[in-house]
Order: sequence, then structure tokens, then C-alpha cells
Amino acid sequence: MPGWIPKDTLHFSPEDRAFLEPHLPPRDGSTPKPDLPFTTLTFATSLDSSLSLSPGVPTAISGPQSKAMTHYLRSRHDGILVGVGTAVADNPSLNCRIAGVGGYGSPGFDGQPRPIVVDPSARWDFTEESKLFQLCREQRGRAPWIVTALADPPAEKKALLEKYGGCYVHMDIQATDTGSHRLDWHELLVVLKRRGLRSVMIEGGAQVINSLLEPRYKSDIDMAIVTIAPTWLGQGGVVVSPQRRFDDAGTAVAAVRLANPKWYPFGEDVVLCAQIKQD
Ligand SMILES: NC(=O)c1ccc[n+]([C@@H]2O[C@H](COP(=O)([O-])OP(=O)(O)OC[C@H]3O[C@@H](n4cnc5c(N)ncnc54)[C@H](OP(=O)(O)O)[C@@H]3O)[C@@H](O)[C@H]2O)c1
Ligand SMILES: Nc1nc(=O)c(N)c(NC[C@H](O)[C@H](O)[C@H](O)COP(=O)(O)O)[nH]1
Repeated sequence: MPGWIPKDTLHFSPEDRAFLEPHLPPRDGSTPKPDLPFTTLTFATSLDSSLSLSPGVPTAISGPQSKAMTHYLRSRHDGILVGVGTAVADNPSLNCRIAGVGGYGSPGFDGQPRPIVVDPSARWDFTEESKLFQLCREQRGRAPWIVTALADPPAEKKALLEKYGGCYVHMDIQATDTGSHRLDWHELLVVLKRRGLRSVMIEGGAQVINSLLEPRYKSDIDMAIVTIAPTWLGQGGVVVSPQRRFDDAGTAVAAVRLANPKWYPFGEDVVLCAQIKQD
């Protein structure tokens, strides 16, 4: 549909693109580590480290410039990953609405990332009317891959996914005593690379980010791009705060630190681009 540009199309200026460029996956599709995609951790946070007021309440934190930036980031990654908590709470689009990508001024799916939803128990109750599938029908986004521990996910959901070109990706995922799940992020990233994704941006929510910030995954993350907005959401929010770490003497130490941070004022927000400090 080349001549037709949807009303919600976003624009991101060449100057703004320039500041992000050193922090993005290489344009030639090469990856720093051969068996892993270039992996970007990215989210928008309040000053009290909240991603939203509560899990079921979609919360606008960042400004319109940062929104356009997020969509530009989506155009520069092959995959975009969220946890099932985000899928259930937001009925998300997980597509890219920047002018010039597939469905937004260009034919085909070029520039549209593959949505990936981590859903160990296959509890996301998606239907034909879920936003993601509406967008597939309009050729404005790709169908999702859903990462699950179930060897045999519900047949009707599988059929719906496959109708649009999506699929379930089965992985061995440990269940904890409390019934939550702990997947091996390194293993998942290897699987995604094998399936052809050369770059993946991980957008949240908090449980996904907190688990990814565990020390053992430090070397798997290539870049963190965090938008910080001038607001406190208050207590009870969905908070990014990884598990406390202790040194050999049992003294508490910082959980994770960033290296080579660059801070860019952006509208009312600030965008922080940095690597993960490797001890
Ligand atoms: N501000 C932002 O940039 C931003 C970005 C994304 C999301 N959000 C917001 O964040 C909220 C949702 O965050 P959330 O923390 O509640 O949910 P979430 O992280 O999106 O999803 C949590 C669920 O995903 C699965 N999961 C997460 N980490 C896992 C791991 N390491 N291994 C295996 N399974 C894992 C678990 O499913 P099971 O329980 O089935 O095991 C878990 O309950 C929403 O309100 C959304 O709007 C904000
Ligand atoms: N950059 C940014 N600023 C915000 O103020 C905010 N609330 C999000 N939130 C991200 C969001 O909660 C999930 O990544 C979505 O679920 C994706 O949804 P869309 O594809 O945009 O529909 N992101």
C-alpha cells in the first residue's frame, strides 16, 4: 500500500537519528557475538523507577519525542520482546509506526520488528481482535512469536498464531516454588539468533528487566537505552529494581552499574545510553 500513510505515523528527525546511531545495532546486520543478537534493553521510567502505575494501568511516562524515538529503535531492531504481563495489561501493538517502514509509506514488512512475548504458561488470551492481529491484517506489523514452556500449547491459539505467520517457541523454563518462571535469557537469545534475528530490543515490563539485570546476563546485553521522565508515579508502581547483590564478605553492593553513560536531553525527558559495566 505505498501511497497510503496511516494517521498515526510518527516522524523522527535526521538530527535525532544521529545522536542515537553510535548506540544502535550495526546496519550491516553483524553482531558483536556470533551466536547472539545485538541486544538492547530499553524502557521509559519515572524518577522513582516505575514503568507504570500498576500492572493493568497503561501509563504515559515519556513525552512525544521519546515515543517517536522508541519507534525509530523498533525500526532498527529485528525483534521486540515483552513479558506476558505487558501483553495482558496493554494489548500492545509492538509494531513500528515511523514514516517509511512497511505499512507506513512502504509496501511489505521492511522495518517492522518481530514481536516476541515471553509467556511460559501460554496464559495470554489473545484473539483475532487483539491489536497485534488487527495490525497483521492491515500489513502494519508482524505476527508474534510466543515463548512458552508448554510442549503442547492450546490448539486453537496455535492455529490463530500460525494463520498470521506467528508461532509458539518452546523452551525448557524452570518454575519456581512460588509458581513464577525463570527462563535462561542467554539460551533464549541464542534461539532467537538461530531463528534469524540479528538484533532484539527488550522493552519490559519490570519482571523481564529485573531478571535480565541478574549478573549472569551482563555480557548478553549490548546496550541500555533508558528514557527518564520528570515525574514520580508514587508507591505501588511497577518498579525496575533488580535483586540485591552481596560481596564475599556478605556486604551489600550495587546490583548493576552502567558503563560509558551518555545523557541526551530530549523534550522534557532525558535519554540515557550506556553499556552494562562488566565488573
Ligand atoms: N514504561 C515502559 O517502558 C514499559 C515497558 C513495558 C511494559 N511496561 C508496563 O509494565 C507493566 C507490566 O510489567 P510486569 O513486570 O507486570 O510484567 P512483564 O515483565 O511484562 O511480564 C511478567 C510475566 O512475564 C513472564 N516472565 C517475566 N520474566 C520472566 C523470566 N525471567 N522467565 C520466565 N518468565 C518470565 C512471567 O510470566 P508467568 O507469570 O506466566 O510466569 C511474568 O509473570 C505494564 O503495566 C506495562 O504497561 C512499561
Ligand atoms: N517509551 C515509552 N514511554 C512510555 O511512557 C510508556 N508507557 C511506554 N510503555 C511501553 C509499553 O508499555 C510497552 O512496551 C507496550 O506494551 C508497547 O505497546 P505499543 O506497541 O506502543 O502499543 N514506553
